[in-house]
Amino acid sequence: MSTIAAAPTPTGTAPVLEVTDLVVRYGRGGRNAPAAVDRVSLRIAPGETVGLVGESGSGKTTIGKAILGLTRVAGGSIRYGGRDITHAGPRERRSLGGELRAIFQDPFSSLNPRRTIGASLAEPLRIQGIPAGEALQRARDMLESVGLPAEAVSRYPRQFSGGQRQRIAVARALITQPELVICDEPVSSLDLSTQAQVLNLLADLRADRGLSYLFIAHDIAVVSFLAQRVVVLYRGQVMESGPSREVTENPRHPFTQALTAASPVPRPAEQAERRARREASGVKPAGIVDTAGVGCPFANRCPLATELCRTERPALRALGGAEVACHYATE
Ligand SMILES: Nc1ncnc2c1ncn2[C@@H]1O[C@H](COP(=O)(O)OP(=O)(O)OP(=O)(O)O)[C@@H](O)[C@H]1O
Repeated sequence: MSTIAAAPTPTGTAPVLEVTDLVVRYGRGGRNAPAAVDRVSLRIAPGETVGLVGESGSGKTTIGKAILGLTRVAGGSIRYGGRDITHAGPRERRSLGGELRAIFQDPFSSLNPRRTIGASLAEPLRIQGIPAGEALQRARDMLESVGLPAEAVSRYPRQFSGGQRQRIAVARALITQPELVICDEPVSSLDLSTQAQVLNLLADLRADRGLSYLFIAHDIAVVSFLAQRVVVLYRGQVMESGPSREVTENPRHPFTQALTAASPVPRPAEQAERRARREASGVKPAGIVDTAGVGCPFANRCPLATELCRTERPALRALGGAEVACHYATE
């Protein structure tokens, strides 16, 4: 299967992050070990959010970890602000200052339950040599900018709800004024209304601070809420990439279509628009298509089958026999 590179950033804009042909392998076997990430390329422009979407195990977190220097890179390159950081060790990464930070799904993993919120937030500043008093004041200010009271500095993570803890994790990631934040499933563990609050917070902070995000999630609806561009990943490879609206409204690749079909549409207006478009096209959902080996039973009749399934069969095979709802097959 060929690897499709993410679309370039707008002309003339130097990317904040440039990942080229990234390969990550786990386990023994060296070059023969299977690739969890296989020749993935993507670019993020200043102030841009790129969404990385794919099902569980597709390699999203591994890409985030490789960018953060948390896993070994077997091939390709990672450039950040023009610097090659592909194999940069912790010291070299520290010299990047506060520019590259992360927010993870479980805020407990980044917040020490035995330390006060103030101590956790001040820590990255203290590492930069900022005096304790100033670091604590910045922690207070940062808490207020994520909608929490300044006095939260003296409390512990267990005293906050899941949504509040994720706000604290956002505050901790942003306190060093990063240029780029890797957001790995930052709202997946939250209920719907709290998800919306945290997504809106991330959008507001991006607008205020000119931040760039790599926003990782399995739900394409969540990703497209924030991202200007989306990269769709399957089994470590890029299946499709492009502007969010284009990818979600006219997904070219069968796997993206499956992801879009499976994704709840949180905005009723968009849902109605999608339904109207489908009805106007005269193409009706025909139910479930089993892609296990035998191929699509609608292959002779479906416009998608003739245009895409035949030319992109490896991708259909890659669905590994999963049953997907096909919205293109005619009855
Ligand atoms: N430390 C590890 N050792 C061995 N294999 C790993 C390791 N971490 C991840 N993998 C494997 O690499 C592949 C990609 O995993 P990864 O966690 O990047 O996927 P993901 O898309 O982020 O999944 P999820 O949405 O479930 O977090 C999977 O097959 C996974 O089992």
